[in-house]
Amino acid sequence: MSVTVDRVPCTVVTGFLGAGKTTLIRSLIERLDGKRLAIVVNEFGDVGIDGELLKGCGIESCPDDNIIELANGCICCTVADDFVPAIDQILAREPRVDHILIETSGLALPKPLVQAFQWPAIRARVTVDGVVAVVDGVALAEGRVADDHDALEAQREADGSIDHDDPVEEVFEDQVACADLIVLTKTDLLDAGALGQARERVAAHLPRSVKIVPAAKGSVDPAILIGLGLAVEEDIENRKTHHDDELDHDHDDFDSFVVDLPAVDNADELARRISATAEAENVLRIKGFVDVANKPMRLQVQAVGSRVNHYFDRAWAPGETRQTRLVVIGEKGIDRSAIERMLAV
Ligand SMILES: Nc1nc2c(ncn2[C@@H]2O[C@H](COP(=O)(O)OP(=O)(O)OP(=O)(O)O)[C@@H](O)[C@H]2O)c(=O)[nH]1
Repeated sequence: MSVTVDRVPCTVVTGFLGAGKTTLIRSLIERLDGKRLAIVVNEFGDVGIDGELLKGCGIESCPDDNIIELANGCICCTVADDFVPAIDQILAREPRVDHILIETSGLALPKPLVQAFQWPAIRARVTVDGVVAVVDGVALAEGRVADDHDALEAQREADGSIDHDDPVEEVFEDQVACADLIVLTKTDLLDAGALGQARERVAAHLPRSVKIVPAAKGSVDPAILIGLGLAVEEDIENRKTHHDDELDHDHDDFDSFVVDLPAVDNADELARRISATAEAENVLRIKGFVDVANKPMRLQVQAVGSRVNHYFDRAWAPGETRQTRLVVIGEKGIDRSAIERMLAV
């Protein structure tokens, strides 16, 4: 007699740098209160910011121990070394976890990650419930992450292909190509025209019929995101991406480094500097925590392109080292010393 063990469902949340993955997951944790969750958070840079933002949410069914950070690399490239042991660790938890959420890095390709769920040791115990691709409504409306639909069509007609060498575009397209659901974020910043344009641009990249769900500040009904029951690991080979023929892929199209700065006197002034630097040096993403002199609270800074958000997120803890550390991510060749100089002024 064979015994069937229920597999733990796992939702993969993918999406380009700064699209709103952490914001969506944070909101989901709150809405799923009562379900025992485990979260795997992956970052491209070697400083974990997102894990820190998800921890301390104070929700009993998602204790800090159930949030596993895999920084320093993309989960798609470190599957055997990092990801499989993380899943083992989660599955060993008592009481049993009801659902696993994975936030991939903004540069990760979801396909190799989902393929890891075909490994016998994982397949027997976990299944991919669905792949959710988070897309940045503002960046789409401004034409920053996806080619213009008409230009795409013109290119298709001209040479019959949609291949191109823009690494940002390729990562975006690979993420969207694997999606079972698209969450279009930042709708609070879009008027009806811009929202329509953003929708159109993402729809132009969808190879299959996939629902696009608009979201402001991560607010999406969990029933839409969770419980899709799609066993994506069985279908993933059918999802065509730019990197299908590569046995291994690295991320040498992108660069990341950390900038340490002294305490700052004025948060708004730092935000202006960050925005100007991102604009001038073509930076894709800056995020981190800041020591503002004479303030008891830690400042969180988030820049997506040149759009900067900053706010005091919590008090510095007793004994915690107050420091200003910013993670900078851009395409290969961004000028590190120019960026360091501009941020430090
Ligand atoms: N106004 C607004 N801001 C948003 C929304 N979603 C995310 N943001 C902001 O966009 C920035 C990036 O959001 P994150 O949730 O950190 O994005 P991410 O995809 O996790 O970023 P990476 O992990 O670095 O790739 C933050 O400043 C968020 O507050 C939204 O719906 N509306």
